[in-house]
Amino acid sequence: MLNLLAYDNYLTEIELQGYSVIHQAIDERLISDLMADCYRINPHFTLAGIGRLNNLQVDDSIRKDKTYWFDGTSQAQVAYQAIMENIKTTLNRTFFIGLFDYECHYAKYTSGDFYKKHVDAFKGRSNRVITSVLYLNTPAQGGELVIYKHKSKEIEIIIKPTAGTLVLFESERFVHEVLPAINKRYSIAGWFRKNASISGIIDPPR
Ligand SMILES: O=C(O)CCC(=O)C(=O)O
Ligand SMILES: [Fe+2]
Repeated sequence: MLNLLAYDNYLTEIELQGYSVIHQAIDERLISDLMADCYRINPHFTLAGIGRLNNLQVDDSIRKDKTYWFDGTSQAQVAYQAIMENIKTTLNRTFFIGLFDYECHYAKYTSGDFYKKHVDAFKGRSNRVITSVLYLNTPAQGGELVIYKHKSKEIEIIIKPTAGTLVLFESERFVHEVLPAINKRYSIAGWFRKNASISGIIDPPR
């Protein structure tokens, strides 16, 4: 299912630069099934929250996208999660990072929606280790993912959302943002996680 050529490269890239952009990572058929799943659950997308310790807040000055957490109610979700489980096993075997879990949600950005600069995990405060983003469609314009260099305001890379492209990056290391969408933009954002609780601090709330 995962593009074999890319499969060899992505571990080296994560090792060397902390992220990897894998084009055509996922079978086109599965991408269209996941897209169809988004249309199916379309009315149930809700405004995403910003995690602040135990307090879930919806702050639409930071992010405007709508999300839907996977609930395993479609074949497509189950198939995607199986692929991510395989990647999790490979990451564990390669980096000995003890990932034990993967969670993800669909995200929908409509015209004008954005997600301002943020990190997905704060050092020692979270168990999100690796972030994954899979794009389900190819908007003609807008909605680029901008990843900044570690501890710098300089841009590391700008990624144009493209159906089938999978981005993996270290959750604590990279500040990133989603530029305002122009066309509708569908994706799956997910996190490979370590154990569920670190010194009594639970996961950032969904
Ligand atoms: O959709 C993207 O390109 C990134 C989304 C993101 O940063 C997030 O959901 O935390
Ligand atoms: Fe993020």
